[in-house]
Amino acid sequence: MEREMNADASPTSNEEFQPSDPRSVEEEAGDGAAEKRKREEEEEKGERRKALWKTSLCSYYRQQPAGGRCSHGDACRYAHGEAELRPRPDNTWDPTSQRAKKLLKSETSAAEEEDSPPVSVDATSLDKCLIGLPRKWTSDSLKSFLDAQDILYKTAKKKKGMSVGFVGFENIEQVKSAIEVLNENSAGGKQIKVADAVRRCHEKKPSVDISSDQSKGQNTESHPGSDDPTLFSTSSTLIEDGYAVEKDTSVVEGLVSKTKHARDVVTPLANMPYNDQLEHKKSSLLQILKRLTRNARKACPDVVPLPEWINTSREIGGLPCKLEGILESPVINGYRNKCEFSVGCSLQGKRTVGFMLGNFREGITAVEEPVNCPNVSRISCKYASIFQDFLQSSVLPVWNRINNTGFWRQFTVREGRSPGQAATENLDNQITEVMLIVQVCLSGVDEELMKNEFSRMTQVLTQGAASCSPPLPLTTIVVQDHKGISNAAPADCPLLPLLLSNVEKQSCSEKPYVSEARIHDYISNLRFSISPTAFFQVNTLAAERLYSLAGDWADLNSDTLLFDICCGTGTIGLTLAHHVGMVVGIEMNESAVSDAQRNAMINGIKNCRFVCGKAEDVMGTLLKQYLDVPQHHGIVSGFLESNGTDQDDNITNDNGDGLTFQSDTSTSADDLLANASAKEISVLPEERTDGKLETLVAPEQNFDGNTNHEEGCIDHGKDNGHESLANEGSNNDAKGSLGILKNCTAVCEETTHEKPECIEMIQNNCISEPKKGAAESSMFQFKNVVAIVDPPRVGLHPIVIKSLRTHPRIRRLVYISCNPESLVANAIELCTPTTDKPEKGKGNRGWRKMSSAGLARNRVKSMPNSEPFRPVRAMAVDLFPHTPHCEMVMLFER
Ligand SMILES: C[S@@+](CC[C@H](N)C(=O)[O-])C[C@H]1O[C@@H](n2cnc3c(N)ncnc32)[C@H](O)[C@@H]1O
Repeated sequence: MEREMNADASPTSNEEFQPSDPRSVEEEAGDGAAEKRKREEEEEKGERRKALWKTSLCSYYRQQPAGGRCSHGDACRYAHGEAELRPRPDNTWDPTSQRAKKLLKSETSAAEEEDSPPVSVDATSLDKCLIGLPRKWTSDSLKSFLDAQDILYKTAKKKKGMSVGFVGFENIEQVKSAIEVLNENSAGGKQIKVADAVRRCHEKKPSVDISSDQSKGQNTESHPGSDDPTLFSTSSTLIEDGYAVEKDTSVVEGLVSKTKHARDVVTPLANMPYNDQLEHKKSSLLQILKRLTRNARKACPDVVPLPEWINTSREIGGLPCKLEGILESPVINGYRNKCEFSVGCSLQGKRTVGFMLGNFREGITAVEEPVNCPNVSRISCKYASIFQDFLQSSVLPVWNRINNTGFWRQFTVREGRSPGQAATENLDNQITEVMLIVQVCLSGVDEELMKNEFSRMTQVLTQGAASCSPPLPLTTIVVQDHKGISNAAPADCPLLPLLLSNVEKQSCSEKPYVSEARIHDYISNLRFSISPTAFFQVNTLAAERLYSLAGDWADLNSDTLLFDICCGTGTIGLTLAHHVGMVVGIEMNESAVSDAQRNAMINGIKNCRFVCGKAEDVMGTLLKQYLDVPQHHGIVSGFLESNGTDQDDNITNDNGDGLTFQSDTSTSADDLLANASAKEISVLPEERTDGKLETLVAPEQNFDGNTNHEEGCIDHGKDNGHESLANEGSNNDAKGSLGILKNCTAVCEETTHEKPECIEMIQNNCISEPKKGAAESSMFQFKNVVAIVDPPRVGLHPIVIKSLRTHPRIRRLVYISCNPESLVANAIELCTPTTDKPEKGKGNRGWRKMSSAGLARNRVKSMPNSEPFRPVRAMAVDLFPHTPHCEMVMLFER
């Protein structure tokens, strides 16, 4: 009973919570006044508590609005009904109360009335736009709807996924009666709003067949026919789904908000002082974190006592653990090392490289230049402008998001820094490498035409970079061919590096020319090689803080086996490698895994192993391989250590059918790998379009055919038709190998600390079972097993959560998250107690309507009985100043 009553307690107030600030704690240490200050704070807290008395509805009342009182009775600080409810100190009401809801409703409709000018009914405005249509509707559904309402019209267009449709009428009478009918009708339960639409002024321009030579020399932006929805824009101001739609009479693609600029869309907090931004982020994180406590409490089976952390959460305002503040970014402006610019048309119809002014779902496709977006670096801005100039004269069309046609889609600028002092000022001066990725859709484009355009583009970009003062660095230009609807291309999209000519190289950079599609950056004094599609945190200096915090909390020592889950280019594992016995990194992006292996090598790190595969496919087997073995005394040394390879060693191929490259004293391993990489990249895009896995094998891996493969694994010996070099060298004569594998990645398991003898293969995303005997007897049991996970926005797959939760040897887990919602969902599954009678998984019927937390609660029911983790501490790290996002680190232990 007590538990039910506690559920959801204090859902809306966080004023009681005082996040501890590590700096102030330190300053106070040893201060005799600390006690006094504590007393004063307590009193202050008491005052604040009084001010909040009865300003929130009691959750018990909310669940049983017909009446009743919670067990606290009159002593309850929450209001038992609307009558008892008091306004808050800032004169607002509990947002869940009827009063607040009524107020909100009347304010919204007043705003709507004020903002919605009357729709014109005259012969010059026969084109209207209907707002608030079900997104799943197509043009046919819209037509059927209009027909069913007996509305006469000339054209009706609607794109699936958008809530806006465009209707053209023949005369004023048709418009009048349509408005009348529509004002009284709703579609899918929603009121439809009618607004004026304006035809694009350049609609008459003929589109050009881009697949033929006829188009040469013309500006060929593909303008759709007169009945295409992109020919319309709104000219009324309306509010739909809380989104303001602008009054605009110029040429517009879709709808744009009244005041929105790229700056407002991309950096919505830019007008706040930085300290306020941090406070803003902290308070929204506090609210989200409380969901963990509420949901774990709800999901805790009745037969199991509530964990201590839930019981004590009331003392910290309902939080699962303390949020120990937010670390600020060392750099606040121009911090992004990667900017993905959309290519499209501006409000005025000009080809533009920048940011979209809103969401495509809302019908907004207009692009604005990235000026005034404080997170974008000067170099990226310059490149965007050079590319935009080039597009003005390109004979190939820019991408049209409404009908998914066109050629030029996206322009990405990635920057790399030189080593040295990580100064937070004059960031530009530290940028010494730039990779430009031009995303296009090659479908149906004449090859000759395309080649010419690429060659012209390369020239414009290199000359533009060289003519800047100071000249902009330019390392590589890569073309990415992507046909999908959204610009988010899968990692295996074909890539085509464009080579820069010698003249251009010299004119734009004094640095020696590097013909490889990669750039470099430095974290914690380690050099990281980054390939085009590999993830790398966009704010390098803040990322350094993030990783070091995660490392501190992971409490590592030489007896630790560290799993770096979703390891990307190996940043976390490699920066922490010197603190641990061994790192096992897991990552699904092949290029990133190759980068990670290369990064281990160029930094001389020998105790890391990187596995390519989806964590959900490989985690269980890896845990088995590394942890489910009898205790054994010995040391599993890192694979590089075992064969003595390091960055100064010579590397040569030994099989004759692969690459041949041999170092001399002036060539570093990195240079050699750079050559290897050039070869690897040069097989693209043809060899990668088959969707098969193709990975650079760690140089120490021995693919001589004498490996202990499990059945079903492909033998990647010398005669497999692919490049393969073995690296079996001694300390002074190490041999390197670039093996391009098809369909599988190899993980080298050493059976002794002297020589690799056992190779476990992963094929089709599954690792073979470990060999009994050899692997077992050789495996060293690390005393501490820690996982650091750093998943993408969706969080960890439930299978990974289950593997981590049910493996008793993982005692500590550090979760790095860029999305607190998915962190909370994963944490519910990690931390909620289970029973010895888990329900059978019933699937997730109705999951579309469930929140991520609701889904997690559902999944906990079928979690095998296992010791739950408990949230111990949390801290935010601001990697994204001026935006609402930030990273969060949370420590779980058991
Ligand atoms: C947020 S990034 C973190 C990368 C790395 N830890 C870092 O800080 O640079 C997430 C990484 O997870 C990888 N990833 C996404 N889904 C995955 C999965 N199911 N299994 C393994 N890796 C995955 C992505 O390719 C990406 O490199």
